[in-house]
Amino acid sequence: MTSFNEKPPPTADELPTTLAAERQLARTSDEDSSEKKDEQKTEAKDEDDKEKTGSFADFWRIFRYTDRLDRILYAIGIGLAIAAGAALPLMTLVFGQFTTEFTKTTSGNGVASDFRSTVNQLVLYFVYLFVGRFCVVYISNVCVSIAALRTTRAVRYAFLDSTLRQEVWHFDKESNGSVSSQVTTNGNRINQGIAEKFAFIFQGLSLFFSGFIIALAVQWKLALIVMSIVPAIFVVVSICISIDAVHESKITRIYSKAGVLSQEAISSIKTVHAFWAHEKMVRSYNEFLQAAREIGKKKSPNYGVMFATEWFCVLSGTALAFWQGFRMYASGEIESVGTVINVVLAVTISATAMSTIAPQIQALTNAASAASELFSIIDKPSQLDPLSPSGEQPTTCQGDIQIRDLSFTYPSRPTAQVLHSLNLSIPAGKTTALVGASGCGKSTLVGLIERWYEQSEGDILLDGKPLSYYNTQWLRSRIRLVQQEPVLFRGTIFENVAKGLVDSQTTLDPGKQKALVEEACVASNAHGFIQDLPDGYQTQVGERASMLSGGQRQRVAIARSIVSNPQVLLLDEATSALDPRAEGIVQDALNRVSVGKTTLVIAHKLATVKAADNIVVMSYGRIVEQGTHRELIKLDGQYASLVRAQDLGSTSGDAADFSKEENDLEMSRTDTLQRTKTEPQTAAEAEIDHLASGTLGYGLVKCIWIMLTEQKDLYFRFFLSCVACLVAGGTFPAQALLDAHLINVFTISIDEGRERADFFALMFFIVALANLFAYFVVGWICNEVGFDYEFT
Ligand SMILES: Nc1ncnc2c1ncn2[C@@H]1O[C@H](COP(=O)(O)OP(=O)(O)OP(=O)(O)O)[C@@H](O)[C@H]1O
Repeated sequence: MTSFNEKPPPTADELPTTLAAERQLARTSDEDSSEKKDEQKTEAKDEDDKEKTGSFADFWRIFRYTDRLDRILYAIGIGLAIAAGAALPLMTLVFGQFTTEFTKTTSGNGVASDFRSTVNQLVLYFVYLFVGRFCVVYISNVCVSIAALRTTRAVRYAFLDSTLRQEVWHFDKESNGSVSSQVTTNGNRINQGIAEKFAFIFQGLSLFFSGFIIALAVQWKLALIVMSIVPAIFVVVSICISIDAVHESKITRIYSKAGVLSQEAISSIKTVHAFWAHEKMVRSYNEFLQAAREIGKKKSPNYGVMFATEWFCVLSGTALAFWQGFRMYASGEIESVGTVINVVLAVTISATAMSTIAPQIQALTNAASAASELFSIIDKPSQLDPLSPSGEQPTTCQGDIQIRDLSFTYPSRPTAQVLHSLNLSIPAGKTTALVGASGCGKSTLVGLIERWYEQSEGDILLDGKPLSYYNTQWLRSRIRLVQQEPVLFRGTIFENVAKGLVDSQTTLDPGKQKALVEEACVASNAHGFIQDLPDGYQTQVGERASMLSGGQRQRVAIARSIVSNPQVLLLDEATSALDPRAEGIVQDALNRVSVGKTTLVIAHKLATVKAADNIVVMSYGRIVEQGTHRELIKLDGQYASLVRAQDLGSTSGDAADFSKEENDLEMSRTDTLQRTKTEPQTAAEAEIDHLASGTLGYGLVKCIWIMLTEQKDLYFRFFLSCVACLVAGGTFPAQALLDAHLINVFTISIDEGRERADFFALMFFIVALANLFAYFVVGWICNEVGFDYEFT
């Protein structure tokens, strides 16, 4: 006996790819096979190779999405950031003056009353500078943040617009990741790179240059000597930033893939449960985390080298400045200790500005790579732009479809031809049914008529003209599709049905639109249950229309498809996901709405197609038989075998036979259905709210404590890390102590002072070495335990 399952088991290539979870499950099961693993690795590598790193041009291009207001905000924000940067080195002038006055008085060379008034004056300068800087930084951040949000929104909009214009086969590629994750993750990365961090770079640069300018203006010779530390810092920081940018962008990509995986798993949680796939999912997710960790481990030593070198240079530069400064003071080249302090502070502030710029540059490179990913879609020309205005839009459409020598291969699977030289007539106003084994190409044919794909060979003619002759939007509003899994959008029932309105219908007044929507709902058997809902047509359907039953969803979807009165209806397994009762009601609706229209029906259940004007039997992408039910039974070929296999004599499950009474019965149940549906939904929402509320009330300290107690084998490394952190942190008070001693040196006799200056400068150098060592150790331990460098 022949059945629909006569086809040999599908190869891996032929597995259906509809459900994200099934795809994911297939992917995770494949991972069990080492051969497949190797293939995947190669694919992943190819993909990685193709990954864009983002250039300065990409970053710069983000600003092309700014409007006039954004540009004004950026100009204000950056201008103020530059002012804020310059304010800090100005403080070194005040501080230098303060030190001079102080040492003058303590060494008995100044008048106490003069000192007091000078100090008052200098303190006031400090206050002015601090308040001014506070205001300037605040306004700068606000302006830049607002401009960044607006710009990111514009980039996201352009990305979504281009994505929606892409041809359908663009979405067949798994490497695209989910669009929502691209918009969210890459949008956030862009926003981070063009907001406060962007302004901070200008602040840092202004700090860097103004510090040097002030130092050179105050004492150019000493300034140049101290500046000898800058090239070393510059080289090391630049190398470390470049290395870190590469690591960071790899990690972000891995996290984004992990995000897509978790999103798929959560959105298909029932399938995950049903297939007991938790472990595989968690394992796959863990593989991503491990990969991110491996790369992350390289970041800490890199930071260790960067900060260790930077602070070593700064501290040893300070030692050098005091050592040389005292000699210049002794020879009369420098008049006061204030000059030395001024130069030292200005140069060290400038030098350290480089490392504060470093993390911001990383945010910039991240933004550039995120932008390059979004731009690669924005720039991608669509070979079949559904929103393009080109193409003819005739005023009438007969709905006659002729298929000639049609062959097709999916672009994403070029080695497997799906349709082979198909010839078929789908006459206007008649019902044509497509039947055949799963995977024989029925839905593919529907996809080609909808113009989701371009045929490889042959033609599909609508009213004698190839589909490419018509405007795509016009075509899709004349050929409406009803699929197995109806997709409704968040919003009211009215809004969902009204989405099907086309052309002049969209500009009708609300009353007329309402009448059209109601008419369509009456025709699709949906009006009755909608009226019984508490808010009628204004009822919210909820996320993925979860507040409606499968049959109700399908009838609303049918209403949406027919509200524009299309000439052609494509019904792809429109009732197969429903239980027999709902199927009967929906089938009844379909029978009514398809009267007088060209209808192409795909159905596995032959009872639903036996009344069709022409039944076409497909096998392996070819038409093997066609005719009416009676003719095909007489022929006693494949169709007859299928009929026997399904035992059409039995009335059970014969959807078309459901009576009007049963329809009414279902409608009377609607109210109950609605209520029982709503309650679990509310409970689910409460559960989501509870989960969204976060961390079971654990505070930061408790979280850190749990983390530490779970990592007992790392205690020794924690201990070492604490010691190293204490040493690294301790160098700053030690520096303050040494500074005080070195300032004192300027208040005693030259001979005695020289000896002490040498000693304390040496001590400074030793502190610098301790600091260098401590930062290295912290970097190494972070690498070992997998901590973020900043955490320590
Ligand atoms: N987007 C796609 N990319 C690559 N191959 C695809 C794609 N969609 C379907 N296929 C392949 O094309 C072949 C025909 O699929 P199609 O969905 O047209 O079959 P069908 O007859 O409608 O099956 P069913 O009755 O199970 O829905 C199958 O081998 C399938 O794996």
